Amino acid sequence: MKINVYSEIGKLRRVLLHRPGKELENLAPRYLADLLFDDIPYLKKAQEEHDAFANLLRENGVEVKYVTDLFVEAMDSQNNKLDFVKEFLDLSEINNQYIREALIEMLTSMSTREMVDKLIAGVRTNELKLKQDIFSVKVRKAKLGIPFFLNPMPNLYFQRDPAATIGKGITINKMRTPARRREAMLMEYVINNHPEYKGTPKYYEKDCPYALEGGDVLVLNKKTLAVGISQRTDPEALEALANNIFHKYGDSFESILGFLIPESRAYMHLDTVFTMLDYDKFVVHPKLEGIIKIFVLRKEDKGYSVSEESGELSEILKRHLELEKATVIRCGDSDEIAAEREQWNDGSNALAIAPGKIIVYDRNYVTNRLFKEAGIEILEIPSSELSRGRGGPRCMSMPLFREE
Ligand SMILES: NC(=[NH2+])NCCC[C@H](N)C(=O)O
Repeated sequence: MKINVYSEIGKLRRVLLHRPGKELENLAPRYLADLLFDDIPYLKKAQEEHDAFANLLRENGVEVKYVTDLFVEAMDSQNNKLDFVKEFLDLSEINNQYIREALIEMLTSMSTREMVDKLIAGVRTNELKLKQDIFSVKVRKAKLGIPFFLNPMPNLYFQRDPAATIGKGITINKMRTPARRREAMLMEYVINNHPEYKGTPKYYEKDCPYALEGGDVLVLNKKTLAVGISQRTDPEALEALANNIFHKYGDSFESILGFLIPESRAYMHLDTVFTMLDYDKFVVHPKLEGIIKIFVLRKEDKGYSVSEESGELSEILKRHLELEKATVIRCGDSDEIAAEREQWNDGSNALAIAPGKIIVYDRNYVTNRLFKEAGIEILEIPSSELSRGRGGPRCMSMPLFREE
């Protein structure tokens, strides 16, 4: 089996990334918010920063896979571009037959590599060869808020979200917003068709009616998952996950801790406020400090039971992970503004590549100093452009294989 993810901290062996490309240059101020961006990253620098991230991973013994490469390998072994493109257009809600035919014509005549790059970058209205006098096309064009027949997918470099590896399986996620919904199709295609990944159990499917995003899923250990119930993830998704993981596929997990987190842009996913650094060390945003409430879905012979617990995060973690102590490091230390600023720039979004060894953004120097003082080894990456998309090292990566 190719997928093995039983913790947040086990030595990382293989990871999935997407190197940002042309899609970032297709952002413009008038529709930034619709595409879940707050600013426009400078592509050249963003790529340099991303390459620094990938190289650092490689230098530390991690094999880096790019989702577009896996997609191309999967597609070339199958050769069914047409079916894929049609499904992509369905999900993009392209119903106008003229636009649809022109897009199919354009995309299927490309090589797989060109096609996938184009799907990610988006197709502007002026790129399609269409007869200029078709009434419905004219109206469709005029009505578009974003001047694209296929919108770009600028959030794809946050590979954590459209799919999530858990144990031996994966969730193919139903993303909350149309801006990200099509992203899950790439990994879904890989899982269905790639010679090496075919057959991986799917613990969630993107056609489920409820939203689930990977930034909300943390594998705390081989028995315990934490899932954020957030702006992006519905409680119903946890029910489906519980049934699939506990019973239908029977992976090793025995409980799912559901964390209620405030629904706001700054805290969109659980991993924007809470990540794991070592067996017994965690970083949290002050919002999760004090008494919090969680829901526990516990595996039973049939189905699962649900209970509520409240207490301090460190107590909850100690109990569920069977730890003697749990050290919780505060993003931004005791300075309220630093906490807000560094959380906004993903100070609490660390990627552990081994127990006690993490990759972080260089800009969050207050939180990073606390990590060092707590004995954590930190590897810093440049972050002035990447952080503009509101995601850090954990958001940008999806582990494929971790040692146990
Ligand atoms: N796992 C994460 N926290 N991902 C952050 C994703 C950021 C992205 N711009 C979004 O709004 O969806």
